[in-house]
Amino acid sequence: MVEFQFPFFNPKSITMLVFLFFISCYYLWQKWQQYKSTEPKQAPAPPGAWPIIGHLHMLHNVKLPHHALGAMADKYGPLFRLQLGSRSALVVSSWEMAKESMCVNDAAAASRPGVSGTKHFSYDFAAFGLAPYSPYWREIRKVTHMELLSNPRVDQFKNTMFGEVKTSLRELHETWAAQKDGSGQVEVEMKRWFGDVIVNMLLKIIIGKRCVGPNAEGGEKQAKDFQLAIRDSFHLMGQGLLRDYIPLIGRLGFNGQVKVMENIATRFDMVLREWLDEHKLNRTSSCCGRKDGDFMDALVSLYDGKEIEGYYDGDTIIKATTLNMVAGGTESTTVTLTWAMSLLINNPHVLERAQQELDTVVGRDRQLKESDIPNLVYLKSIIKETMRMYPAGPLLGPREFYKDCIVAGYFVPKGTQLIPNIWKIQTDPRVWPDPFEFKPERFLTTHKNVDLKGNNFELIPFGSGRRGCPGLAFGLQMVHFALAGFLHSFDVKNPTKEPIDMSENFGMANEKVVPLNVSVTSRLPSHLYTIN
Ligand code: HEM
Repeated sequence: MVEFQFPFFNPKSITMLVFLFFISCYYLWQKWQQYKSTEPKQAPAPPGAWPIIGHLHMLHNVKLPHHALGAMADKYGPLFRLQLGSRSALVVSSWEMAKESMCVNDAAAASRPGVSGTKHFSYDFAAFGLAPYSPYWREIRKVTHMELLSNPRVDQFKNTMFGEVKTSLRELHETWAAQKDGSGQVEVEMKRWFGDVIVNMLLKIIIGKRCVGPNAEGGEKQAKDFQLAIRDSFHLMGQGLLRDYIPLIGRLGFNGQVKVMENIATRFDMVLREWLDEHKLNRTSSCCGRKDGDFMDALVSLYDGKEIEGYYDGDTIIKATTLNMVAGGTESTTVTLTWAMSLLINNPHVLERAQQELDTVVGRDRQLKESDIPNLVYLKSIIKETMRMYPAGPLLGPREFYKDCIVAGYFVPKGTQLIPNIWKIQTDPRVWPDPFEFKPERFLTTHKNVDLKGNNFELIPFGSGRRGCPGLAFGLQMVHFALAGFLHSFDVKNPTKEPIDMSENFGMANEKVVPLNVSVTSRLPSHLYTIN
């Protein structure tokens, strides 16, 4: 009988099969290598990422993220990637990388992430400063530019703004006269004082009335509530919520912080609703140098009873845009003024030089005028140096790439968050010798060509590109008026022998932790404070 033999079970066939197997493996391995070499490479990520949470544990319990990320940049370089739970982030820490990501890739990096803070504090993204990149964002940004923030508008408002500063200085002089001690001094908390001056300037132009202080034209309680809600919202936004990075946390019902956010949003809405009702009822005929009323009046004329199709109804647009302007303009300017004054007290030679400049340009026998500001070059360099060392937003606003792009040769997928560490960039010793020393004169000598407009990436406290701050001219005008007015009108001293505590409290704005108490003495003849 012929025995049937299965053809593969002989030594020859087995050798053949093994040979074929190895050939196929080699072929596949080569294909894989080819594929890998064409796949775009992403920026390097620090080691130590954990499953699910990624690098989040490295930022847990960190008090000042800009310092922690700065220390990481020293180790891993000026461009690195972090996995923050389910979200990816690109951290940039040199001016070259900031230029690559925010100028070369300006269009791609022009969105904002949809996280709890940006959603709840913006009427569901109707406040354009927190909205994703979209035709809606473009339209409202254009409207605010035309109605409020353009250079001609800022010029138009300067008398009104300056008038508000003068009223605040008069009020402070009255307090000083009534409460000064035996040595002719009165103690003032400057964070609060600057906060009130700024809110009065802003509200006068946005809703048409001064709201805080003895000469308030009404609405003081709402304005104060609003100020507090702004502070709370900036603080929460800076912290971020874990549920935005690990969505499971939200699904499991851990939503305590969201409730806090909703509560703040309700506080905003109560005040905005009242302001809107007032504006619908009484349209101001002229205000702040413009014939068609204040900024909210302008929004009411544009959007009352209308909608932007596919986006929001008129009331939501008006409230959200007003909120955006008041919130955007309050914290950044107030923290800048508070840091400037703290730095001046800790550096008395700079304070003395600033007041000498005021005496030379203005003198002590007349009031400061807004037309003096362009001549106060040293004072303006004090503000630049303050913004370099203590930028109001050390990590700028929250940014997101809304399309794939290449940054410095690395592939950045759509949806990646962009974190420009401008505190690190602005203290880079390659660009700024003695980066932690307060030297305003550098802006009159070695760095005199560096401006704040977002073109010199070594100094970008207002950000840069499409999402850069639209309130630059408006904000600088408020800051220059308030600081120049105060330093011209009052002498100021540290009431203790201890240097001013410079601890920072991280939020979306870089707040000073400890209040700034200073001793103030009148500097001008009394009658000058009463002239309007
Ligand atoms: C010292 C004053 C100010 C500083 C330092 C400052 C800083 C900033 C920064 C860092 C950003 C984020 C930029 C980015 O992501 O690249 C920003 C955005 C913004 N700022 Fe300012 N700002 C100031 C004053 C103002 C004022 C006075 C207003 C309005 C009245 C304003 C309204 C806004 C708005 C609406 C945005 C968002 C823009 C957008 O997303 O399209 N800011 N600001």
